[in-house]
Amino acid sequence: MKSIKNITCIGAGYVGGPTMSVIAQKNPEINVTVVDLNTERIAAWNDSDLSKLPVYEPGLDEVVAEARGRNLFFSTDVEQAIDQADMIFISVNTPTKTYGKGKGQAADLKFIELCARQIAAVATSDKIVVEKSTLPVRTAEALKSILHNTGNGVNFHILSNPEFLAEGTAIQDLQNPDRVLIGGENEEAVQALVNIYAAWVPQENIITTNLWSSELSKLVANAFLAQRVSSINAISELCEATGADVNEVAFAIGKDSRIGSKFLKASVGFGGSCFQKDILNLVYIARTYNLHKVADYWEQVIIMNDHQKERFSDNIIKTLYNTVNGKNIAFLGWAFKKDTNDTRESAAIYVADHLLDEEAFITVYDPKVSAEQIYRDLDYLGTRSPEENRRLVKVVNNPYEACNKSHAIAVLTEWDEFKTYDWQRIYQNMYKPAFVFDGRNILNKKELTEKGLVVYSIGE
Ligand SMILES: NC(=O)c1ccc[n+]([C@@H]2O[C@H](COP(=O)([O-])OP(=O)(O)OC[C@H]3O[C@@H](n4cnc5c(N)ncnc54)[C@H](O)[C@@H]3O)[C@@H](O)[C@H]2O)c1
Ligand SMILES: O=c1ccn([C@@H]2O[C@H](COP(=O)(O)OP(=O)(O)O[C@H]3O[C@H](CO)[C@@H](O)[C@H](O)[C@H]3O)[C@@H](O)[C@H]2O)c(=O)[nH]1
Repeated sequence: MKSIKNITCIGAGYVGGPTMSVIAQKNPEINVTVVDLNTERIAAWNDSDLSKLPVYEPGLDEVVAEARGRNLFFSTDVEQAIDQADMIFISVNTPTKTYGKGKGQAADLKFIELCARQIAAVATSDKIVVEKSTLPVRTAEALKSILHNTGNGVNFHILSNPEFLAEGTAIQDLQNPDRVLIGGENEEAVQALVNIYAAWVPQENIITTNLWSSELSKLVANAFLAQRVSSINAISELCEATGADVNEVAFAIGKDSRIGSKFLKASVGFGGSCFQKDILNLVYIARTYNLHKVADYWEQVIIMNDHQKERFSDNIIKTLYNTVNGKNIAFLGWAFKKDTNDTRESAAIYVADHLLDEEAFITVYDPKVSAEQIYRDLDYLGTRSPEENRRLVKVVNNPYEACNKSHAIAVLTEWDEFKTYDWQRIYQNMYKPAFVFDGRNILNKKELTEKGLVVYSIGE
C-alpha cells in the first residue's frame, strides 16, 4: 500500500477539529483537510482571530496556529477532499434517534450512511475509510456493504479508530493518549494508520484489535466511566442520609489501587454529548440481542443520573420553603464541565427546566457559553415557548450581576474562577438567608459559611 499523503476528515466538530489539528501538527508531511457541510463552522475554523475557533479547548489555538495553512486545511468542498484523500476519517455526529424504531435509544446513523454514500459516489482511487465517530458494534458491516457495491473498481478498507479524548482536556489527551485503538481486517491498512499515530504515540500504546472489539470498546469505555459517576452519586444520597461525607468516602475507597481515585467526584449529574447517548446505545444493542438483564444493568446508570439531577433541583425548591415561584436563582455555569463551551446534555439545562416549571427566575453566568446557546438549549426541550424562556431566564456576562438580588445560587459547572470570587460581596447583595447549592463540591464550605452563606453540597 502506498504511503499516506492526504488525509480528509468529514466532520469539523469537537472531535474532527482538534483530532485532525494534532494529527497535522505531528505529521507535517501529510496534508490534512477537514470538511464540513456547516459553512459557518468552517469559516470559524479559518478565522484569523483564533479566539473565534468554533471549539474552545485549552491549547487548541496554538496547535491550529502552527499547522493551519501549512498542512492543515478547513473546507466545505467535501467532494474534492474525498477524491484527493488516501485516508478518510468519518467524524460526524451520531446522536440518539429522535424518531422511528429505537427512538430515544439507538444511535442515528443517517449522517454516517450519507458519508459512506458520498465517498462511494466520488472516489476514483483506493481509500482507507476510518470510523472516528462512536458507532454501534458492527456498523463497519453496513459501511462495507455500501462501499463495496459501487461497481467502479475502487478498493476500500474500513478501520475503526474510536476517539477517547475528553472535552476540556482534548489537546492534552490527544498529545498524550492512554492508548490509541485501531480495529481492522486488512493488515496494511491497519499499519498505515498505526504509522500516523506512531509519529508521537509510543508503539506500546497503540492497540490493534478486530473491528468489532474496537467498535464495542468505545461504548464500553464510556459506560464504565459513567457508571463510576453514577455509583458515587448514588452513594452521595446515602451520605446525606447518614452523616457520612461523600468526598471522604471517595478519597478512602479511591486509595485502593483496584478502585483508583479518578472519576469519583460526586456531582449534580454527568452531562456531555457522549455518556448518555453511548449507554443508551449499548442498552439498545443488548436488547436487540435479547440480553435484557445486561440492558437493565446498564440502564440503571442513566436512571441514577436523571435522579441525581432531579434531586438537586428538588433540594433547591424544598430548601427555599417549598416554592421558588418568582424567586431569583443565580446559575454559575452552564457548560457540562469546565474548560469547554459545549453544553450538550449539561445538567444545568435540566435543573433550569425543572425550576422554570416552578416559575423561578434564573440568571445565568458562564465564562464561555453564549446567551444564544443557553436559549437554544432551553428552546430545544420544547417545555415552554421561546418567549417564555426569554422572560424567565436572563444571561449576563458578570458573575456578581448574576448573583445580585438572588435568593439562591446554584453552581452547575466546576469552573475554577468560581472558587476565587469575593463571596463576602456576593453575600451582601443577596436576599437572606443566602443559599448556595454547590452541585460540584468546589466551594470552600467552611469559609462561605463563616461569611454568612448557607451552603448545601452534594453528599455532605
Ligand atoms: N465530543 C466528544 O468529546 C467526543 C469524544 C469522542 C468521540 N465522540 C464521537 O465523535 C463523533 C463526532 O462528535 P462531535 O462531538 O465532534 O460532533 P459535532 O456535532 O461537534 O461535529 C460533527 C460535525 O459533522 C458535520 N457533518 C455531519 N454530517 C456531515 C456530512 N455528511 N458531511 C460533512 N459534514 C457533516 C456536522 O455539520 C458537524 O459539524 C460522534 O460520534 C461522537 O459520539 C465525541
Ligand atoms: O468524577 C467525575 C467525572 C466526571 N463527571 C461529569 O461527567 C461528565 C463527563 O465528563 P468527562 O468524561 O470528563 O468529559 P467528556 O468530554 O464527556 O468525555 C467522555 O466522553 C467522551 C466522548 O465519548 C470520551 O471520549 C471520553 O473518554 C469520556 O471521558 C461531565 O459532566 C463531568 O462533569 C462527574 O460528575 N464526576
